[in-house]
Amino acid sequence: MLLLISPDGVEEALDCAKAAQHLDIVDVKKPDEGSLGANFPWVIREIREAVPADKPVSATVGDVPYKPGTVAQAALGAVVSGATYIKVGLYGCTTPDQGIDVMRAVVRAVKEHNPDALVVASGYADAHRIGCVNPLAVPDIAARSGADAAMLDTAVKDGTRLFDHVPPDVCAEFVRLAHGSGRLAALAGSVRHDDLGELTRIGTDIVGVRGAVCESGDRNAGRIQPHLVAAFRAEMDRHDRERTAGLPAAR
Ligand SMILES: O=C[C@H](O)COP(=O)(O)O
Repeated sequence: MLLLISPDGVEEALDCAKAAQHLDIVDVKKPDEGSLGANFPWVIREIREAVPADKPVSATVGDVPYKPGTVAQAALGAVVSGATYIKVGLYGCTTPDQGIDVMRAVVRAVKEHNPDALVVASGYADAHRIGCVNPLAVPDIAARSGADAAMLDTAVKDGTRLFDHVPPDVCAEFVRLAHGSGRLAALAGSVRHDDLGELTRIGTDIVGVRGAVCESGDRNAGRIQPHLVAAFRAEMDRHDRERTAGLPAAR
């Protein structure tokens, strides 16, 4: 399982760089603009320059409306700025067809600029609270649009977590659907150490975190701490080892 960490700017990205050996992807976002809030192009560029070259930089394009042209142009901005994972939060898409329209436009805009960049279609585990497309529709949206990964995060960061909205067995179905069409499956949403056993068991490819590696577990007031990134990684590795050894998942 890969570890994606979301700093909110250059300063926190430098803290991620200090823990670079413990993480796999640095994900640029602007949490005060939403769960998948988009940051400025120059911040993506500065973060790309600040983190080791072998660590991919991801950028969120926002909690986007159903406006394929607008979103495609934003996605192009992210890839031109140096991101090689482009994440789109399908916040304003109420049907799978709308999600496919948006993601097809994004895939074209991104891949015409950099065919190796990966496009991530993200839905929301708490979709019922915001009226957007159902979480289990996201893998098919990713497959039919040519995106590389299907993801879930939570839209409302109020302390509720991924598994509060989409229980582990439904997340397992999400992962199965994504893998069935050859996509990666990424899961996030106030994930904590306690969730890593289940996330490992169900075969998640990428886990995204912020709050769990911020001081006091506070994704807003707290700052990312390199030692918390290292501790989170150690816990992931422990679960991976146990899974490989065929032991029952520890909590
Ligand atoms: O993409 C991952 C998100 O930034 C997760 O943030 P969170 O762990 O605070 O919910």
